[in-house]
Amino acid sequence: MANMRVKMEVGSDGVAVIKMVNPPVNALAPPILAWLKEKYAEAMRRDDVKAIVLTGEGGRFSGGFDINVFQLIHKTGDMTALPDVSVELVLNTIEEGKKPSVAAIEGLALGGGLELALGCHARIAAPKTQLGLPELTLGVIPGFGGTQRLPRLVGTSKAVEMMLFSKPIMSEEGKNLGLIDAVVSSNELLKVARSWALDIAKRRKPWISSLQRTDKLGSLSEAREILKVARQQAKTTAPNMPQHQACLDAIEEGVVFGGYAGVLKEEKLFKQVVLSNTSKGLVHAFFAQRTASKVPNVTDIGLKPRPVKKVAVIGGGLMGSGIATALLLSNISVVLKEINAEYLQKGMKTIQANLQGLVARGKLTLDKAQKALSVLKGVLDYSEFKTVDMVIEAVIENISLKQSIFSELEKACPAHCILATNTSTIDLNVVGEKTSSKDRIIGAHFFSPAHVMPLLEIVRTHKTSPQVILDLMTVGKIIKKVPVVVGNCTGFAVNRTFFPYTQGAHILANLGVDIFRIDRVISSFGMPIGPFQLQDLAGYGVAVAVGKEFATAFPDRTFRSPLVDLLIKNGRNGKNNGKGYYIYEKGSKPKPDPSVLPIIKESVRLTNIAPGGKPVSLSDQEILEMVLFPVVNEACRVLDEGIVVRASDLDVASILGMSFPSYRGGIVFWADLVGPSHIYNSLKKWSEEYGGFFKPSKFLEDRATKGIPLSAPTSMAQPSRARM
Ligand SMILES: C[C@H](O)CC(=O)SCCNC(=O)CCNC(=O)[C@H](O)C(C)(C)COP(=O)(O)OP(=O)(O)OC[C@H]1O[C@@H](n2cnc3c(N)ncnc32)[C@H](O)[C@@H]1OP(=O)(O)O
Repeated sequence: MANMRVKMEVGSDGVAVIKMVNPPVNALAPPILAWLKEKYAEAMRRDDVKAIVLTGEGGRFSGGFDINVFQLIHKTGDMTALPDVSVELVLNTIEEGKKPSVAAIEGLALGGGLELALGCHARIAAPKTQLGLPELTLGVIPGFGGTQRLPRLVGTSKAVEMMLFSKPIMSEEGKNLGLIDAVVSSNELLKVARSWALDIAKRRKPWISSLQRTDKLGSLSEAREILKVARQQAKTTAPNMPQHQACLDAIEEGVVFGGYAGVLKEEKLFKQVVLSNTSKGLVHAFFAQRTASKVPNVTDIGLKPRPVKKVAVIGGGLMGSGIATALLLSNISVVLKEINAEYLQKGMKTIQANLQGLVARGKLTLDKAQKALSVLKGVLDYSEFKTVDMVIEAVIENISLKQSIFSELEKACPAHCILATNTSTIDLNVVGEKTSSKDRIIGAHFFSPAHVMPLLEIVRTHKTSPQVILDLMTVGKIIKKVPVVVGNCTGFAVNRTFFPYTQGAHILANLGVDIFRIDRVISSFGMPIGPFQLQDLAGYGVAVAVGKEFATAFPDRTFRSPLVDLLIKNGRNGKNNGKGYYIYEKGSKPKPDPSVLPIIKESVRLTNIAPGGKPVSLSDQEILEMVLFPVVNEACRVLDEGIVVRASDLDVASILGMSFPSYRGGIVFWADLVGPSHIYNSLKKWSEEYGGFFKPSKFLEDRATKGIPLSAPTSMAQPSRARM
């Protein structure tokens, strides 16, 4: 608030430059909007003002309406926090004002920021300025008239694409589309905008109100066809997100009944969707992701990240080559080490294939792929390691192998070098046991495929130095991952929290519930695929190995399903060999495989857990809850043990590491919406019926009985019980 203001300067040319100031992105907080109205009123009143230029300070026009206001509304339900901007400011004051306005846009104009500019009579932008209406990613729709003015400037089809996919464009494309009137250098931006505004005032350039235009909308039938197709697509791609249909409804209203009717409809729909759980989840996820980058005693103690220019990756398997690819894509030199020429060759080829895949999908230019490969070197010994800043070990999950590698690294690497492991389960203290470098040992847990999945789980022990944590966080950001710092325990935060996910599904299968139905229920909740298809994808070897780790660490709550062993015995290994729960054929979607049913029957017979030996009958809701509530239960233990700094970190990790639907806000946020006491009572009932796997944790019991949200911070007095 201290730096927040709106400035106005009137030049001798008669142009009032109104500048929004709210660093870092000039978010449109309610005071900014109120001051904008004041400045506009003054500019309209003053005789020495002939025209207005609207701009933002600090090289950024505006990142849109202040998202904190949505969070406030979500907490209080108080809609009066929403100022009247669409009609009062954008329409009546700017667009219908008696003096012309020109937007001078630099850096970015997103959401409400772009919508203010759309209300102006012309838009001048600096090169490479980002323009977009990403409101749908926050569970709302554009609310300052964007659903009406964007189609009128760029055409219905392009506007639908930009809003439904929240896809920003650059100013150069904006110019071609008619959204931007001129692209000029940053230095000239204000000068050109001023004279453009004066030209409009003197009628040397057209005085255009976007809302009055219809020329780009196409015929009614064309526009309706575009909207119909978009509706159908949104039904399949965003079935649980009401904002998509609402956005299309608002556009349609304007196309059929005119811009003003559209603005009013938009306002009405905006007020409905802003209160949806979808918006609550997405807004929470937005802030949670940014909060995760603030780690007490690491990012707030004045440390500066050290440069990491060269990284060695040990192991060229799936993970190692994925990690190497991610580093190379950000121009970090990589030394890939393998134990023999054959494996090295294979690793190098996988990296090449990863890069080629990105080129084929249009995500990388050939030039950049070649540049990336030019900073990759394959080696069979440690001689190159004396000049690396970081090592990421990504060999198989074998304790003694990892221990000997870390002892060797201590000798081969310089003293400043960060020693990271990509283990997904093994205790970091065990990995570093035989070294005297425990302060620079850290977990860099990537998720497969490492060059695609956005999460980087950074695992620290009590001994890991803050500098090393900060360095790895910085590398994570450079390679476009979202780093989340967690404590040391079996499975760390993500795999630990989600280990009951597959187990819950297996209990249901052994209770006689159709596995394909389980997968369908979980996918309609919003996970990309169900637990059985996920197991097929990962391969059964992973299920067996990970299952053993958890059975040893948490024997009281591990369900030992014989199903995977039976599948392996029957020659199945999931997608790897085309035979899993599903049939995998090239070019077609996986199909449920009926021949797996006798194997499941055998598992049901062996476990014999169905009460009275009869398959249980459950509703879809019960199936969902029996798979996800045990996950919430484990999340409670993770919170209780201080494995994550805060509950929202676990939300981010669940969204980015497990693809938990972002519109549900993450595992803990969702659990709080469902209600801790319902979760507790259900688990308690199931634990009596089906055993200890479902037994509610002490943390959950406490919170449920005292009516405290699971996300509320744990008492500061309670020390972290992470194996640090
Ligand atoms: C009625 C209207 O139609 C409704 C709207 O306008 S809804 C808002 C639409 N706008 C958006 O969705 C844009 C959201 N912001 C972003 O995508 C990105 O922040 C950005 C591209 C603008 C900048 O990205 P980047 O430079 O990486 O900085 P980033 O770390 O994300 O943000 C910097 C800070 O600005 C804050 N911020 C960014 N946009 C904000 C916004 N619209 N409101 C409030 N705070 C915002 C962030 O929370 C962060 O705060 P922090 O430093 O305290 O954590």
